[in-house]
Amino acid sequence: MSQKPFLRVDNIRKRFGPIIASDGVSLEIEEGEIHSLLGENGAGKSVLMSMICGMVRPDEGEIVYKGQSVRFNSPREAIRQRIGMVHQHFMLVPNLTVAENYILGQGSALRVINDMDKVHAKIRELSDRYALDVRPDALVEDLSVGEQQRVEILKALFHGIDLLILDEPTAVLTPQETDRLLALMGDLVKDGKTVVFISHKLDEVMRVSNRISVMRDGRVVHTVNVGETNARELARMMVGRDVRMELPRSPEPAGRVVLSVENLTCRAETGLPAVRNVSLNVRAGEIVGIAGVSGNGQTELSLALSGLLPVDSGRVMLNGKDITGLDPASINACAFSHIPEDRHKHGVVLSLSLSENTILQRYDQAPFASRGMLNRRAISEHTRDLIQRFRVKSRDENQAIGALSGGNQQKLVVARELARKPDFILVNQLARGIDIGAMEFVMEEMLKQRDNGRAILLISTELEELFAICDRILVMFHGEILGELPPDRTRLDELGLLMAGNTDQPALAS
Ligand SMILES: Nc1ncnc2c1ncn2[C@@H]1O[C@H](COP(=O)(O)OP(=O)(O)OP(=O)(O)O)[C@@H](O)[C@H]1O
Repeated sequence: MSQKPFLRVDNIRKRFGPIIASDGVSLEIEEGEIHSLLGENGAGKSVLMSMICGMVRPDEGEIVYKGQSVRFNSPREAIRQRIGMVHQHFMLVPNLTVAENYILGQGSALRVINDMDKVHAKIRELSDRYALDVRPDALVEDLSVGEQQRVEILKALFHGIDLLILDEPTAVLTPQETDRLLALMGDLVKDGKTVVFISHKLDEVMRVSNRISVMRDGRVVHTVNVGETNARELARMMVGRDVRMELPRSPEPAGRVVLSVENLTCRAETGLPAVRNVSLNVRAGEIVGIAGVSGNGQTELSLALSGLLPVDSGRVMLNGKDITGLDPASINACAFSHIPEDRHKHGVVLSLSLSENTILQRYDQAPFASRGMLNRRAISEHTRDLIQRFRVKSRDENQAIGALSGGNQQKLVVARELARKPDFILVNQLARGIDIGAMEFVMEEMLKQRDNGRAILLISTELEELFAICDRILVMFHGEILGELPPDRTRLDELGLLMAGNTDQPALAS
């Protein structure tokens, strides 16, 4: 390591009340490297990076950047020093265009770039140079998640950065978009930039990094060169034990049909056809997976099933009852649990406490309420139990859920939905943001639910997740179910071909 690293974080401490997010963390980043940061949920990765980019102020310690001790009071100050960060949850204003988002709040910059044509031209130039496909006049709210992320990255490039921090950027991307992002990171480095990459996906980290640091409990505990480690060792460094990727399953046959979808058709919010004539059954005691490149109707299918999107035609039956077109609360009341794709939009209320979030759908039911009054003790006890069982890293049950790390929010949503003892569980992206140790636990919990006779529909872009726990995998393409594959007799490449619309498959179940 050279005497003067590009960025050195020295013994930083940061507390949030009783929670120690950074416990004397030290880290060195070299110029022109891709440095990945791994660690369990709540290990302190996002907080550390937020301190480097001026979002959060450290209590103690020093950040030395390009040989100078720095202390940024805002992200804008960090950007002025050419440090940019793309957060887990994007910071774009949805009802503005891409270009408007870029100049927002840039009072002085506006004077320099007072001509919108120049802004547009600069965006187009950067978009072409890095193959980002970003249109300056596109309205942010019309863009897919993958597109919005490219808009965020281009925003950092627009303002001119030498250091780009990407906080779990691939969690929301399709495999194709992920490949594209990893290639982009390589191009940025070729242009002399430095990248810090946070991810829970060890294969990506192994593919793209020069060096990898592992955080535990608010400290960096290891930094290794990529050539000197492997995924298994990294997993052990993170979690402190071996992680089993194979989960044992009981061979119990599936029971009665719990969810039956008949010829369901619906449109996306844009009005374009999204789900076309989809029929499927999910039986008690089975996990049915839906694989597909995202954007093939899976989002709309899950929203339509849960009452969040109108149905154009077809029927959804749950336990023999027609629930088509019911509102989400009525569907929830039919022993229907939903772990949504977008937890901030449909899963939690960020400003409410863990306790309040735990009883969102059951605040008027026993034992959480009686005679119109909340039973706070029962609510607290239930929440504490979920926190403990699912190892949700938090101060206590009264803390706002928005203060939890992303993976810990997801764990609470999963815990809440499973605790409702549903007959049917709809899951869209189970492990989003969850670390690999916790993922193993969550998948085991899903299998327990299956063995207890619950019917589970698991929509996922993570093929390994589908192969690990599904009894059958359906493939969705252009809004239709293209076929069904038995996971134990299907190879990953066969599934990949079907996901690309190729129906000429020997493994296809008839
Ligand atoms: N604003 C805040 N108020 C209170 N606690 C916070 C706040 N921000 C972060 N924390 C706490 O700091 C700890 C570290 O959080 P951080 O988001 O850095 O974790 P992480 O390693 O990025 O986890 P994940 O992989 O789940 O995203 C967590 O316990 C979190 O609850």
